[in-house]
Amino acid sequence: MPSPFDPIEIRLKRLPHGEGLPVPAYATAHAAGMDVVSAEELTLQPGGRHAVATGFAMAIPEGYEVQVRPRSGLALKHGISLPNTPGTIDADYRGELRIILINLGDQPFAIARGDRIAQLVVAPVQIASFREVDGLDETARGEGGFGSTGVAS
Ligand SMILES: O=c1ccn([C@H]2C[C@H](O)[C@@H](COP(=O)(O)OP(=O)(O)OP(=O)(O)O)O2)c(=O)[nH]1
Repeated sequence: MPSPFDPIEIRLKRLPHGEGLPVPAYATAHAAGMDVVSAEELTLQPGGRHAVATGFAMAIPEGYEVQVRPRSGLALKHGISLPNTPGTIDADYRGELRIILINLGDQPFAIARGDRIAQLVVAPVQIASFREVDGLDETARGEGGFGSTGVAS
């Protein structure tokens, strides 16, 4: 089992409109997410969404995925989120990474080229397959769900 302290290498290909932008990187020693910046300038109107260019493509090693997540500061202060969070970047995807942003706030939100708009979390992927069966083993929960244990403690 590889240790999380042995970083894996992800090859990154800079696209012409991404020239000069920083490579995603951890902001602090034990950060889980690497901040990623916008390669374009735009204004998101309230309720608006846009697949924001990052100016690079990458080759994630087999057995891993990259998850795209919102930044809490932008979410809290401006209502900027990702409608598909966590976005899934597949190991075999070679197109440009795009960050789908949505403005859930009530004010237009301006993004400059180079602004940090989201964070990337690298995670191992467990492959599985489904097998159809006639019955399932019994559990204490059974078919209970969706609040079956109550909503208050
Ligand atoms: O926020 C995102 C989500 C996805 N992608 C890219 C990488 C991913 O590998 C690919 C496909 O994503 P997903 O499987 O979520 O999209 P889909 O709507 O199921 O499309 P597809 O049929 O192309 O798989 O799009 C992004 O750049 N940003």
